[in-house]
Amino acid sequence: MSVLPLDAADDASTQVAPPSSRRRLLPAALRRPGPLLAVGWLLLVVLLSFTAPLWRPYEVNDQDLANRLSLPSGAHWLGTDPLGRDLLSRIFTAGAEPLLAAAVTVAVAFGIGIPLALIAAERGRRVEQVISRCTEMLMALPSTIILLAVIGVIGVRTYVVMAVLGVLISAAVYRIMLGVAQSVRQRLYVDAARVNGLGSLRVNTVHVLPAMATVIAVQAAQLFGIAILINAGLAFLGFGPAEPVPSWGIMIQDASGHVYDAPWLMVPTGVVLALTVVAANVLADALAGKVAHVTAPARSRRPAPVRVADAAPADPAAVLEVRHLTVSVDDGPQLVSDVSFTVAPGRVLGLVGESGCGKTMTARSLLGLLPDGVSVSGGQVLWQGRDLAGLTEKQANGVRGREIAMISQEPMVALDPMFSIAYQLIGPIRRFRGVGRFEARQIAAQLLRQVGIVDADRVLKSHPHQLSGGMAQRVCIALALTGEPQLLIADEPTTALDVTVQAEILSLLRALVRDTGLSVVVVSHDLGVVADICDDVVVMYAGQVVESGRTAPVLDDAAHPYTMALLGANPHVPDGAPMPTRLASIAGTVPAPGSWPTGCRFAGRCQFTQAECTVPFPALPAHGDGTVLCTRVHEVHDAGVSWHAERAGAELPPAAGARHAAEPTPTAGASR
Ligand SMILES: Nc1ncnc2c1ncn2[C@@H]1O[C@H](COP(=O)(O)OP(=O)(O)OP(=O)(O)O)[C@@H](O)[C@H]1O
Repeated sequence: MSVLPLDAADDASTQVAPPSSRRRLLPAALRRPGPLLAVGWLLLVVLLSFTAPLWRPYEVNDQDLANRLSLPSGAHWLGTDPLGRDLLSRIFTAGAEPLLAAAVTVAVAFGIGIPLALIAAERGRRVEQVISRCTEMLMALPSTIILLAVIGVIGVRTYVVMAVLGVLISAAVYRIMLGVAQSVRQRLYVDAARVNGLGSLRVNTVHVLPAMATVIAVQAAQLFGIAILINAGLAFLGFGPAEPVPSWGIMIQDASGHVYDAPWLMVPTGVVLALTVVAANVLADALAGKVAHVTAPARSRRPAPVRVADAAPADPAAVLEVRHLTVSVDDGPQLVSDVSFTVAPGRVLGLVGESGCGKTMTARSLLGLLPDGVSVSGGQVLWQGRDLAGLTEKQANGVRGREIAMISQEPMVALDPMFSIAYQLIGPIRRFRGVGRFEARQIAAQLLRQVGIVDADRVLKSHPHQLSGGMAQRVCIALALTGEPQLLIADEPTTALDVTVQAEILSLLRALVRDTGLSVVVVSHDLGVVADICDDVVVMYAGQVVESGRTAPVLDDAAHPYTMALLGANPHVPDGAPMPTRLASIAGTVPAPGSWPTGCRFAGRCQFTQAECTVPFPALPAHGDGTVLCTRVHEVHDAGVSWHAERAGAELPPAAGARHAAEPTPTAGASR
């Protein structure tokens, strides 16, 4: 296996980031002391309440009748109540119950709400709808009446009542947590963990829950404050401990009867209660400031519907054969229509097209990683005699990572920021290869060296934020290799990287294909990448394959006007050709799914459109074993026309028509 050395720039950028956030911690805390004070107060109340029997100056029922309703004094620091009992002793003796009761409510609400949210986020729309409808029914119940009814049946059993309150609130917790869990689950590192064969429980506990921790903490802190108020409110109404047992609710009720003759009586208990609730909210606000905003649409992990496999044998020369694949929004439009292609062993196939053409949907269908509400509605993905489109989630797990692996365009997001590179590599290696920790670490280092990382030991100890984009992508490729897959799906593997690093990653992929016989499907909108690395190319437009074949003939002699237009808009300029002052563009946009025209979907933007283009027509053979989907292909080709881009105002050199502008770049030329 070849080792590709890193260039100096890439290596230099892998230096450990300065811990500037740590340096800023103290001044920030001093600038905004609210959260610190809140934590301090909560800790103080908890400490004083739970240790009250050890330090209180008086027993809670000791009466000093000579000092009834007294103001604060040396003998009674917070004064006394109507029976001359010491307020300080009673307030903090009473504190343990509301604190514990609120904790019970929080534990029950989150203990139910979080698992339900994780299940709903994982199992897809149908399960989510069932759980959501049930929780909506729970939310529709009148909580106060239910609590009073429960008290009527079981009596004043504070902790049970607060647990019932937790059950009622769990519906609201579920709603909040569902959105967060769905957002977290669509992060690339969760996909990567699934592709690496991690079971559902481990994905949730190792990757999803830690990412939800801040939101959970915010909501828990808020609910804690609310539950304390509800507990005090119930006691105020007489549904709490009975006299002479102290409770915050009864003490406030007592004080409310002396608002005019002894207004101070309200102050100590009211202030302690109010400060405790406010502190919980301040803490929640401070935590909320740290919540990462996750706004991408959620995706489910629902398996694609099972279809009966075609009896006809798959192409014997192909490692993967996609036949008439159709992907649709459930009860909605098609996103990908009738896509067919094959991937041969040791070859690289490029899926290319403008944004929104269906490349990613096609690539994700191969691994059953379609978004929530989107599924394979027709066709087959034949892999070693099995139709991958018909596998259950469990069966797909057996293929992902082991047989087919994936790398994505955002290497930084594809790695879990919480764990070291060693942790993220060793887990899949042990799972896939059945080796011990020590051997797994050695394999991890070897894989890192295989992807061109020279100082593997240091990188193993690093966390993702300590790596440059290029290094992170190399780590992602190493991660993809942990299961020794035969097919690698690379979704825009170089888009997020700068140009020099792009070239290195492409070289690495080429070397891997050459040295291991790996097959690769590359998703890209960049014809330079396709020319550089792909043996075969599939050009997609509006969910269809419009042209396919070996890369060299397709790029050198494009048959479909869309491919010509893509080539004309390609920013790469061939050696010796003058640099155009403006780049050509293809007028118009890709029609949205559901509004595709009948006949040629490119007709609305094509310079060669005629009436015959508006009726459906079949794909024609082209480029040897490839295809082209254009009814006028022969006329356009025989007339020797090429795409021109006047409408975009491009000033291309006369000889640099569509084909020439797309000739392989110097890098591309070297590779082919
Ligand atoms: N979750 C979804 N629900 C419904 N439609 C979707 C969803 N995700 C993508 N689409 C639509 O499916 C079509 C194909 O999207 P896809 O992501 O496969 O395109 P693409 O060619 O890979 O583009 P890009 O390079 O921007 O990712 C687009 O019209 C897109 O708007």
